Amino acid sequence: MADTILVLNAGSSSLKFGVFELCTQLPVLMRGSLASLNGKPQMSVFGPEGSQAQHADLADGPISTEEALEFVFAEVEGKGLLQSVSAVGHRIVHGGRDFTAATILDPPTLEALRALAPVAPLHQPHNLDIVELAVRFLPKAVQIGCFDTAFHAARPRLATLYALPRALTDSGIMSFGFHGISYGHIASRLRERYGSAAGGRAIVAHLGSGASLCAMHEGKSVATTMGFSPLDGLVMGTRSGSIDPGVILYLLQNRKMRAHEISRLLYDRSGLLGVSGISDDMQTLVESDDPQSKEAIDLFVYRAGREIGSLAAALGGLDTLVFTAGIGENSPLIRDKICEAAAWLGVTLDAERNRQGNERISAHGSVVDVLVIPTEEERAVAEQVSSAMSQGVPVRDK
Ligand SMILES: Nc1ncnc2c1ncn2[C@@H]1O[C@H](COP(=O)(O)OP(=O)(O)O)[C@@H](O)[C@H]1O
Ligand SMILES: CC(=O)OP(=O)(O)O
Ligand SMILES: [Mg+2]
Repeated sequence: MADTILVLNAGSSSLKFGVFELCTQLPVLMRGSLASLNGKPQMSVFGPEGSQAQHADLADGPISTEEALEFVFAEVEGKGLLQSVSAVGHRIVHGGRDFTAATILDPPTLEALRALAPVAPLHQPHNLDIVELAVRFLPKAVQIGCFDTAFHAARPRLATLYALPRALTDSGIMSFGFHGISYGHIASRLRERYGSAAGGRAIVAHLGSGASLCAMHEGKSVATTMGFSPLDGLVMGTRSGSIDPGVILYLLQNRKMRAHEISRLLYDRSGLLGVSGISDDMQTLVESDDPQSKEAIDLFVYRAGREIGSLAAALGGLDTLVFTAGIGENSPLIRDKICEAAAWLGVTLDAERNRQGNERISAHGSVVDVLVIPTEEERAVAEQVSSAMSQGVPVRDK
């Protein structure tokens, strides 16, 4: 059997996976996702492109990273593919300043990446636990990390700076940006469609459990809403997004909250969940007629609209707006509301195309092209792994 790449993509609420044949086109042999890992986990598994999905409820309550991964390995084994895996590609959320290309995850690299765990507590610890478990399951396969931060590493310096004393900046307190594997994939899709200009001045809205926007000029990141951590920017499922740092100081000093309590507040209890008081899940809120759910959706849209304005200013105008990830790909309502907030930039939707979720959803004559492009983070990781393997992956030698 031909060699394959197994890709593991742990988000804040999901574990997605794919098995790709290691050859030029990287055909997908199977893929799947475990969703709602912190609630009632369910699994969906697909065979090769175009085949029917199989769905299963996995448990009545949250499951651990190890249990989630055991379900994945059982599925891969069930399709007779486990023996063929020669490389495991991991989506690693934070690569810091040192890791800006696909890298072999040897013990010193893992140790360096562990040091970044406090900056991305919903992701980095799970990402790295998964690497260690994958080494145990597949000791002969090479483990390769691909980093969400890498796509943003070449942004103009001003887009990475906070107005803090220089010594802090020099020590790494700066904006990194995230969701870069997804943005890199969208940039290549835009390049295939529009050639080297890649959609000109584009804003990509990655709206999932974590949500961010990226301003791209000719396919390269110039600004993004997430910063030092994946807490910044838009309203998210359970994360607050941007907040006045004065609030944090006040909670620490006057409400006597401890650092770990504030961390839980901002990462786990805020965002759509905090405002609605009902759920972190956009689909649940869209289906609810509770006024607090409506306010949570309105705030999500309001902040996305404001940030689109800010990124359009960084780009000096806007040619293309792209929606992607769970909410961006599946919710005509949220796309419609965000486009309404961006109407002043020349965004006009075609209601019927938006309802059907066509790739181009802007009206004929809209100044800005509005597109829906599925993110395919697993394929993007497989592409990075395959190209790194053919070039001899860099192993960190520090
Ligand atoms: N049809 C839909 N309408 C509204 N929201 C949806 C729909 N389908 C999925 N979503 C939302 O997408 C989000 C999950 O996005 P996803 O990109 O899969 O998350 P993750 O960041 O965990 O990878 C959830 O808030 C979910 O409710
Ligand atoms: C970086 C991040 O927030 O990722 P996700 O949306 O998968 O949680
Ligand atoms: Mg995700």
